[in-house]
Formats: sequence, structure tokens, C-alpha cells
Amino acid sequence: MIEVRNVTKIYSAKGKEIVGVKDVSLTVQKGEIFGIVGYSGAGKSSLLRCLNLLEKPTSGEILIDGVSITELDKKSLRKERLKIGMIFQHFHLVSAKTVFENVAFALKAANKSKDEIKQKTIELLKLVGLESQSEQYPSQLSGGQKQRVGIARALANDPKVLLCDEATSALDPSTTKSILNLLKSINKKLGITIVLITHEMEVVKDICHRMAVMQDGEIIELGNVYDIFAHPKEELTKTFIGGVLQMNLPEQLLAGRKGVVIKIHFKGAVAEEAIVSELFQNFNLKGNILHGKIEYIQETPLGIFIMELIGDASEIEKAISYITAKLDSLEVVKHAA
Ligand SMILES: Nc1ncnc2c1ncn2[C@@H]1O[C@H](COP(=O)(O)OP(=O)(O)OP(=O)(O)O)[C@@H](O)[C@H]1O
Repeated sequence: MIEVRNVTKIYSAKGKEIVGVKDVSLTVQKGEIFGIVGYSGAGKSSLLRCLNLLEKPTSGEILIDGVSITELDKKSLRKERLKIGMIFQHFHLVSAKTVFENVAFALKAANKSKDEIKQKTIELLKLVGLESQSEQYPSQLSGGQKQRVGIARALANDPKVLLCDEATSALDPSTTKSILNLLKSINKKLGITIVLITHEMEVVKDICHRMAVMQDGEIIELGNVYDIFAHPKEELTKTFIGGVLQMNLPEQLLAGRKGVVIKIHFKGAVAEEAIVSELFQNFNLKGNILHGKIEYIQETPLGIFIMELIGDASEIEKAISYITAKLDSLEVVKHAA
């Protein structure tokens, strides 16, 4: 659906060159929700804005549905751009226009008849749950409602792709949830491909199928969201995930431990099995559970347990081999003192 081939974006500012995006290649599949996460300055906005040529890449190619948009003349690009909707952190609504007019305006730009515009605008406002606010002005709306208008407007020309630029960063947690649910249902109902950028891993965890982590203009990790949460490879990814799953114990809790402290991840259905109790039945060990939780990522459970195993070194070793054979992720956090 979207193919990014070796895209680099270099800005020139005050005679200096600043690299926004550095040789990025990725493919976003049709119908998926793809998240790009990274700290401020990582290059997320630059990359997202290259996808609809709001920023022209310095080099590289972008294909949408097989069409190389980096090659198009202005007129063809305008037509192709209708396939790509975009929503923004600060909504970008026209304050002098009503909710209805803000959405209808996007349709006028596509040369539709008056009746078509009216019918389509009502349909879009229904889709985002704002039918009864159609005559209000942006200043009379909450942040979440403003973003709903932004979403309706972005969907006006039946785009195949929706780009979301920090779409929930200005919203409180419960409004964020409701907007994410709306994006999820739009993705399911309309089959629209969504690419979102965010600095909040929680957003990626909640709605994305696949994700990329950006740092210094480059993609440093890319894959299925569940797999990355279960086995992050890069330190930065681990930091992002740690902030959401709280998987690390405070040092002072570890300091006084006499046994071996292990951290295990249970993936999928295994997360629901009673592995921990099996462990104490099968081995002559005592143990303390220091931390445990099950997170659901894309409705699939991911269990995280941190335990202290106390007993003979050989028995602990056997227990660790037993768990390793059953699960694919075990980390020894601290050996016996
Ligand atoms: N118009 C511009 N002119 C010059 N430099 C720019 C411009 N836009 C972005 N940059 C620089 O490019 C780099 C990447 O910025 P970008 O905004 O893409 O990152 P980001 O990950 O989206 O961060 P943020 O969330 O803060 O926007 C930064 O060093 C930034 O200063």
C-alpha cells in the first residue's frame, strides 16, 4: 500500500544542513495500523509529512498503491493526494466555520455537487458521532470533539490512507482512548490504512498492528507490535516499553535479595497457564513473586513475572531450564548474592 524506498530528508537552515530522515525504507500493508514512535526530534513528523509530500524528500521514492508520488507533476499529485487524509495534533480547524462547514469544505475542494456534499457531510458526522454538533463552531467543542471533526474532514474524499500526526497528544487519557477507539473502528469498517506517529508507546500498544521505532532520523527497530513488546531488541525500544509495562524493579527491591531473581515473559495462550505453580510443584524451591501482570496487546495476553527463586543452585538451574523450554523469554535479573 505504502512503500518508502531509501527516503532521506535534509533541511537547510541558516547555512547548516539538518538531517530529518536518513535513508528510511519501509512498507505499510493495506488495511493495517502502523505506528511510528520516537522521542522529539527523531524525525517522525518529517517522515510522515514525506508520505503525502507535505515535505519533499531530498532523495528516495514513495509509492502509494503502486503510484510513485515523488515522480508526479503538480496536477497529478493533487489528485493522488485525495487518497491520503491527514489529522493533526492541534486539529487545524477553521474557527469561523461550523462543524458542518469544516467538513463540507474538504468536499467542495473536490468539486462535488451541493446535494452530494450535504449527504456525505451528514454521513461523516454520524460516523464520528457529531451529528448533533453540526451547527456549532470549533470554539464550542472539547478537544476530543475537535479531533472528531478533524477525522471526519480527513475522511471526506474516501482516502485509502489516513496519516495521524500526534493526533491524541493534546488530549487527556480518556479522550485519547475514545479517539483511538474511533480510529480503530474506522480502520475496521472502512478498511483504511492508518499511519500514526506518536511519542506515546501506550497509543501504539492500544491500536497498532505493526510499528517502527525512530531515532536520529533512522528506523532502529520495526516489526509486529506484539513481538516487539515481547522481545524488544534496542535499548530505546526497551525504554519505551518499560514506560508502559513497568517491567523493571526498583534497585532497592533487588538489593536485599538472597535468591536468583528472574524475569519471564509468557506469550499468548501460555500466559494463562499455571506455569508458576507448576514450577514450585516440580522443584524443591521456594519463591517470592516480586511483580506480576498480564497485559493484552491486540487482544493477545503477554504475561510478565519477576520472581525470586530460593534453593539449591542445581535445583534453580533445573527450574530455569524447565521454564526456558516452555517459554521463549527468560532473563536472569540478579544472581544469588
Ligand atoms: N522545517 C525544518 N527546518 C529545519 N529543520 C527541521 C525542520 N523540520 C524539522 N527539522 C529538524 O529535523 C529533525 C527531525 O524533526 P521532526 O520534527 O521530524 O522530529 P519528530 O520526531 O517529529 O519530533 P517532534 O515530535 O518534536 O516534532 C529535528 O532535528 C528538527 O529540528
